[in-house]
Amino acid sequence: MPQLDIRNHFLEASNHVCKMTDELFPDGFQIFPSNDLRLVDRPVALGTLCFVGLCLLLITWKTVYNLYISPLRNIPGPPLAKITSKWITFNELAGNRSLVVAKAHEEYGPVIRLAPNELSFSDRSCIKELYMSGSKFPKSRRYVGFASGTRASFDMTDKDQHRERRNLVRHVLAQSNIDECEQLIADQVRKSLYWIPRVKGQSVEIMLWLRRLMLDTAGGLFLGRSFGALETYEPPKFLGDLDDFFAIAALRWFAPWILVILSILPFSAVQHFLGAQHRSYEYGRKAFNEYIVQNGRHSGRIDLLTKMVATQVDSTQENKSMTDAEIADELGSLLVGATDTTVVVATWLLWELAQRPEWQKRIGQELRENKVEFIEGVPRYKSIKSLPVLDGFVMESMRMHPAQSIGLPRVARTSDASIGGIKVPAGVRIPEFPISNKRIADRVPKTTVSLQSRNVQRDPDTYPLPQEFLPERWIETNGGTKEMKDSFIIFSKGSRACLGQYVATMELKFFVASFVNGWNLRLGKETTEETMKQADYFLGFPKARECHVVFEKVEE
Ligand code: HEM
Repeated sequence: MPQLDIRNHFLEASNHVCKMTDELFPDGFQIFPSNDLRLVDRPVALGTLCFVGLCLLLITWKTVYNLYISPLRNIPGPPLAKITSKWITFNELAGNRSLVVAKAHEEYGPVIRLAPNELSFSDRSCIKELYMSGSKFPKSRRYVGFASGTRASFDMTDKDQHRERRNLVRHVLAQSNIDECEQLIADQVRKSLYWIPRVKGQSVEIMLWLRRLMLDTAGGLFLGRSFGALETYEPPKFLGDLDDFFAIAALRWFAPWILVILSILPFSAVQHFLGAQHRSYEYGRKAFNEYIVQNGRHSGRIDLLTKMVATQVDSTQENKSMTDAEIADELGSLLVGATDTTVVVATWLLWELAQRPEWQKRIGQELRENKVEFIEGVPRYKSIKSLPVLDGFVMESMRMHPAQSIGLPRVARTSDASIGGIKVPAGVRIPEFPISNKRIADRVPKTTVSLQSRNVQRDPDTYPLPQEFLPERWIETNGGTKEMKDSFIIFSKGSRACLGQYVATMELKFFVASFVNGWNLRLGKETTEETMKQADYFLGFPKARECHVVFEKVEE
């Protein structure tokens, strides 16, 4: 058989195409203007054409697949979302995710397609299959973006590994332990009250103030010392690191290649940015090491770090405990997880409170009627924990403003998983072929599913007049009907539900009670509907990232 000279064959073919091009475009069709490049540019042009052709073919095939062949093809949703994930990515990067998804649910129904491989649900009946024990949907790999070579309960995606760790952390964050540490939280609230008489009558930005307060509270609880954030003029560096922490987590998910490029840039500011996650966890490591040096493994100190170390001492062969490194990772993660979540919820809460003088009066009256005693401005938690008016107000604010905005993503891992009768395939990416290698299979994007908390917590069947702020709905139903409680998912539900909800609720009730005891709140003129529009960056922040409030002394 004659040997085929591929190169000649290729050149011959390209000359043939060029001849055709010359005939078609007698006035010239030049990708490269120089005639000297002619011998080179023809193969290059042909290569480019082939490449573009292939891309078009692939895009066409993907579009046809996503629209007509995919197992998710019959799920309604915005037209663009069915063919590309860029639609939801764009909305998420623009900070619009929860609002856009909430609107799409109103238009297309309770199950919608947000991307070729992503579904969103808005019916409370799906909570069980999505999040409760026995769910077939583990956490999506998106959570790995929150770990920086660390493994903490929040970001673990493996079910068994998580169950073991959660049992240990849950024990540390048990209600009885938090009650024991109550004074650590009360002390920080007390410190924050110190400023109020000094700024009375002035418009003060409370979001940064709340960040300082929450950070100091988390520091006191988990590291055994506060950051001193409430006492210094400059906010601590940790808060800057926390902003970068979330930005890096987002980049890891949406565009990991940007992180690769950034990592080779020789600019100290860029390298500093990239080190934010590591630095955030470093606080946990440092605090743990110092603790062991100062106290050994037995200490009478009252904080959650001491409780964590105690789990090591109490452990038996069957009852495993965390290693030193695992405790340090957990501390770093708790510090991050406890700060901005509570700040966001507290900011919306104070914004709602500042607009409602009648509710400030009602809460104040309830405190007086129940003879709640204030010790240096802060009450004992047990005296306010179950007050219905205070509770109703806090619950209603959390219903209207669920902090999480990305819907707590989960993935389908088994082929028999379904939600609300809809089969959710485990991975529908093209090319569709059976993959036996586990490592490759893990990398094939799975179908992502999530529940839209904004819609669930504003479902008119469960919450009549859902867009109205009505704390009475909780008061009149004695803390909420079964349906209201079942669909209240700000802290999620089931085996991955928030382990810090008792701490968070204690903090929120502490400062509402402390603020209305002696102070009237109203909004500063800098804060408007526009500045308080929600912008979603993992958490649902007010758009301006600030909220101005004026404190005025209550007339005796
Ligand atoms: C109002 C403030 C808070 C809100 C709205 C909130 C919300 C949540 C939500 C929705 C989750 C589930 C995440 C998911 O499944 O994807 C979660 C998990 C978690 N939260 Fe919170 N949280 C708050 C405060 C706190 C605080 C103060 C702590 C610590 C004291 C904390 C510790 C945790 C931990 C450890 C997890 C991981 C649980 C697990 O995966 O097993 N949270 N939180």
